[in-house]
Amino acid sequence: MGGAFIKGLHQSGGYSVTACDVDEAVLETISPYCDRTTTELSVAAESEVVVLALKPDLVGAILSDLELTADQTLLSIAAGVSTELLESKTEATVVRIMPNLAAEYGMMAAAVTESTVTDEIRAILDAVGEFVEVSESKMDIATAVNGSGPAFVFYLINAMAEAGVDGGLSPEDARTLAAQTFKGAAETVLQSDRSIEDLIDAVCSPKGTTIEGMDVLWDSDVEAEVGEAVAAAEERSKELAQDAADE
Ligand SMILES: NC(=O)C1=CN([C@@H]2O[C@H](COP(=O)(O)OP(=O)(O)OC[C@H]3O[C@@H](n4cnc5c(N)ncnc54)[C@H](O)[C@@H]3O)[C@@H](O)[C@H]2O)C=CC1
Ligand SMILES: O=C(O)[C@@H]1CCC=N1
Repeated sequence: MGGAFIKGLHQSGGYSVTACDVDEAVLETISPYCDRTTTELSVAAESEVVVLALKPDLVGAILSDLELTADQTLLSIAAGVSTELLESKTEATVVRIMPNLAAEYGMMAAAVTESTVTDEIRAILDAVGEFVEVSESKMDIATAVNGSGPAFVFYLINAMAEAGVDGGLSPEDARTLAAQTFKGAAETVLQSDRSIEDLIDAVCSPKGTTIEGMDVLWDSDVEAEVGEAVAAAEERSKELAQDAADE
């Protein structure tokens, strides 16, 4: 996720980024998109904004080691690690976000904790996509919807593409048509002020093809299953929060 963030920021321009990772191979893949790469964590002392893109179980220990100061901002992307816990480990101003992988293409959907977000962080998030400001208590459900969400959507795109292949399209054509259809449908929802029910209705020509497919979906458990997938991810985010607090 850190690499996606860096690539998105590179594309937008305007930020000087140093990437730090213990893994040289990771740094090699990111080096074309940032000003400097290093394996030395001490470099964090030089940055105005430090983006912590580590696995949740590493965050507490490494944050204590970093010894950031009050004139720095810590931007944490770790699932389940609360603002309160982060603040207990650092002097820096803490801002917790839940980003997603589409940051790489400037199309991230992110949630940020509203009580702590600053204009400096709003500008960074703006550079790589869209964000909403939510209360800390909503971060677990946001994690499930927009953090884990890309995987759920990839799964659905794949299901649509596979159906196209089963119907005789080439895998490449099916992948393009399915993905562009998701992208276009998402853009339509974002640009239009019509309800999603209205938009479905707009595709369903009288006695046409779509209504036949929609009848299958309305009769199925797909909506409930998607809800269960989101609920399972939300539950796991809460568990991660508990694990982090117990450490
Ligand atoms: N993968 C995703 O789509 C998203 C991930 N996140 C959050 O991002 C964080 C990272 O997740 P991923 O990118 O998926 O994991 P990852 O395993 O791909 O990346 C973690 C990176 O941290 C590096 N690392 C490990 N120990 C280190 C140390 N001591 N010093 C410096 N670097 C170190 C690893 O070499 C690795 O490159 C997690 O907290 C996750 O909750 C949030 C939103 C979306
Ligand atoms: O799976 C995870 O834990 C991370 C957080 C949200 C997306 N990926």
